[in-house]
Amino acid sequence: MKKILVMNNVVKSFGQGHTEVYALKGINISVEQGEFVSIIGPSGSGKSTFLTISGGLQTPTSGTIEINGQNFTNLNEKERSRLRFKEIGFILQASNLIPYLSVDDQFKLVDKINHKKTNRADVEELLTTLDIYDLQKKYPGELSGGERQRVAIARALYNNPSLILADEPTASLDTERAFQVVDLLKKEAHSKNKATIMVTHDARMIEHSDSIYRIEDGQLFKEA
Ligand SMILES: Nc1ncnc2c1ncn2[C@@H]1O[C@H](COP(=O)(O)OP(=O)(O)OP(=O)(O)O)[C@@H](O)[C@H]1O
Repeated sequence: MKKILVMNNVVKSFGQGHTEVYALKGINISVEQGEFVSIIGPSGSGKSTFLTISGGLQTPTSGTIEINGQNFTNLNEKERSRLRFKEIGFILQASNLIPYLSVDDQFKLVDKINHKKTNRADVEELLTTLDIYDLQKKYPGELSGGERQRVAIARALYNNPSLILADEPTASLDTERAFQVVDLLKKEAHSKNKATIMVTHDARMIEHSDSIYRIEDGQLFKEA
């Protein structure tokens, strides 16, 4: 299977001198096409840093990151953002929807950036699966936290990324919806061959993944 994310000895520190904090202390991981990975770990252990560095939103202090065979660390900011947009679907906690665009227009924006025509069948399938079909004309400010989260998930998947990075994607959802979302992420990985990494503290969700890693104090351990 093709490797989608490879991290070699990734270190990330913040600050300098006696205030320097090591958020990641030499991370090595390889995630393949079709693999659904869960990352668990206590608060402050480095989970968000791991995820944002995997997706090139932050650069490592040392070490290398490859996405789909391309070394992220050697790219300039413009090349990095192009690769990020093409290859990576972010589902972050602050759902980062555009506040002045309706739900429908959030998808159209993705197409505009890609110079593509909107694929209504794909949009409708995602809207239906995530139970947000009736929200198409609404603006993010008119949605609940859980609805915003599901729109953000739909938008990330619509762009057809090879790597999906999800930070607590089930945090604002009730149990039934949380399972639906995890099921969808699993399906994206298994039937659409995407590498999917989910950071979660929800023990009920991790049993759906193919592999489980724990981050503790900036170090990554394989659990299962
Ligand atoms: N921009 C930053 N500047 C300074 N320190 C930071 C920064 N970002 C993270 N850290 C520190 O790095 C460590 C790891 O933080 P990170 O946010 O990755 O943890 P986390 O596991 O995601 O935590 P949580 O579960 O609470 O969200 C923490 O000690 C944090 O204080």
